[in-house]
Amino acid sequence: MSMIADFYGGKSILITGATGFLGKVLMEKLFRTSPDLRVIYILVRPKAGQTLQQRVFQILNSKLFEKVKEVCPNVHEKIRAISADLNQNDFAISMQDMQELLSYTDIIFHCAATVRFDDHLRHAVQLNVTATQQLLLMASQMPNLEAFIHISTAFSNCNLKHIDEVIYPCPVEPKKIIDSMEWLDDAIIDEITPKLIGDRPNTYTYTKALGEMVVQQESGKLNLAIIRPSIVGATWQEPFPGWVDNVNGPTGLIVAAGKGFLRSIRATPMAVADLIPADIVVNLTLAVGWYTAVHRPKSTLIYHCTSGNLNPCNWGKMGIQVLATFEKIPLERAFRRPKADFTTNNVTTQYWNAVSHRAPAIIYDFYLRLTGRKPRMTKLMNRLLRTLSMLEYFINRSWEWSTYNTEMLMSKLSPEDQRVFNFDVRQLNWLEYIENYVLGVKKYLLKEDMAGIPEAKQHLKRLRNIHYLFNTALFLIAWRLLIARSQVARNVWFFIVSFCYKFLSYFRASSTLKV
Ligand SMILES: CCCCCCCCCCCCCCCCCCCCCC(=O)SCCNC(=O)CCNC(=O)[C@H](O)C(C)(C)COP(=O)(O)OP(=O)(O)OC[C@H]1O[C@@H](n2cnc3c(N)ncnc32)[C@H](O)[C@@H]1OP(=O)(O)O
Ligand SMILES: NC(=O)C1=CN([C@@H]2O[C@H](COP(=O)(O)OP(=O)(O)OC[C@H]3O[C@@H](n4cnc5c(N)ncnc54)[C@H](OP(=O)(O)O)[C@@H]3O)[C@@H](O)[C@H]2O)C=CC1
Repeated sequence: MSMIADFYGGKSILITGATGFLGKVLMEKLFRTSPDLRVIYILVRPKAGQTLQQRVFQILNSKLFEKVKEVCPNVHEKIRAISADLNQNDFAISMQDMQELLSYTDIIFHCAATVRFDDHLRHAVQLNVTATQQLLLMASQMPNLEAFIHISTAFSNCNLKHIDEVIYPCPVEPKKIIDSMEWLDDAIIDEITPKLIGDRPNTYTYTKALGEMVVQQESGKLNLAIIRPSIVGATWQEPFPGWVDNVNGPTGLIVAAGKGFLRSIRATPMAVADLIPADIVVNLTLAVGWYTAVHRPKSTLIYHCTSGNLNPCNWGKMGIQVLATFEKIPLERAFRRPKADFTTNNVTTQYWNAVSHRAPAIIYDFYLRLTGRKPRMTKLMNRLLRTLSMLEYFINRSWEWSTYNTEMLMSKLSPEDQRVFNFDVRQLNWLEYIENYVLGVKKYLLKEDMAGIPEAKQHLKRLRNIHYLFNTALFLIAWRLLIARSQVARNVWFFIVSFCYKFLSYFRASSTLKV
């Protein structure tokens, strides 16, 4: 019997960010392993023309929840969507809903955040800091609350090289930042943002660090824990390998590489690719929820959910495996054949961007214009290059995260819990994982049919032939221009032609003699 699964039985659990990538995997695992839980409250906002109910319906009817429906057929009744916007005061939750949440919640998993790197500081502070503060305030009014689990990021202190499972204070107090966001106008915020974020690369990592400070400062009598995952990737094993449904982190680059848009990247091949599968993060999160509630550690424990120190993989190895998988299982309608040039040099990066990215986009747009269609490739390529520039910070450095608390927790689990809530990244085989990841991108994110693989392979062959033809034509044109202008080139050309002619004459003569 799993103690952790048993613990969540009969519980009322509040999840923020349940419609996000990690939140969905968390919800799925909870329902699958503890189908007898009382209710999961999720804070949801209407989005993209969909009502709350439509959003929940879509999630529960997705492929991810197929197994849940077998073990928990009444899952629809156990999920209670509460209309909320974390950008608003009191999250714009109705009095009645708020009363219900305050009275019944036993555990909180706070996953909601803005994960955009370039978000305006005001918005990032609102969601990643102020909302966390408000949720903690709400939590302090919940008489039954047993644990509050805050999801942060391993990169909240990415300005350091070695990171321990402790909170590193930022120079300016979060409360001062929250207050100042209320009265400073956007122009001034823009001006002070670089000074505030200091040696961090973006507002995301900075506000996640502030969020951790808030958790520490507002802890009061609450039973808290913080989880810091590194780069969350597709699922490893559960509910099935390779599940992913958004383009954040490496996923977008895998798509761009498979479709042939992205063919070179400024990345350090030997830098550690600290990826962590979403199901490992979720298993650790649930184990932490149980441990925090049952064992009530004296202080707020921080758990690093990273792979680099236990089972390292690097970007070079990952790139090679991604490409090898695309050889076997290509994506449909690729723009060019997948290729991966890693470079660390600025000049080479500019060269590859011009030759491999911008030039083909311009040529393709020219072709679209000629055929009466709207050009779009240059715009798409510019957005991709902009995204790349934001991710580059993370693929040209390595970090060391200590994992004492995570390892301590592993040792506290029963053998059954170690199996059901496995977060031991040492057991992960990277090559197999990456192959499943790429396959998952194709199946679950792009929704491509496996039956289309032969056609996709044919398409790549056609692209290869076009490539050869184009290069040959380019070479001949260049050569023709050269011999028109240079005597040396002309001499070389005549020498090659006469050599070939003599060679052919000799063969013709020797074959006539044999007859
Ligand atoms: C050479 C070949 C290589 C081959 C093989 C490849 C092998 C593998 C090598 C892999 C190296 C991996 C490095 C990972 C490092 C991650 C570090 C994470 C560390 C922290 C982790 C965390 O703790 S937290 C989660 C991370 N948080 C994000 O990851 C959000 C990022 N994102 C944004 O901050 C906004 O997105 C941003 C970009 C501002 C645009 O913003 P924007 O306003 O211009 O526009 P949008 O957001 O609407 O996106 C505009 C279009 O970019 C598309 N796109 C969005 N993300 C994309 C993405 N990652 N890759 C591609 N494409 C992406 C999107 O699909 C749209 O495409 P479309 O236009 O066609 O619809
Ligand atoms: N993905 C990664 O690589 C990593 C993620 N993390 C952390 O994990 C957590 C989850 O990330 P992930 O699932 O990837 O992120 P997603 O962007 O997929 O999900 C974010 C969630 O937050 C919700 N949210 C955002 N704004 C609001 C709002 N104003 N009101 C209500 N809900 C809101 C979103 O709701 P909606 O659907 O309505 O937009 C969504 O459910 C975050 O705290 C992140 O910092 C940490 C390390 C790495």
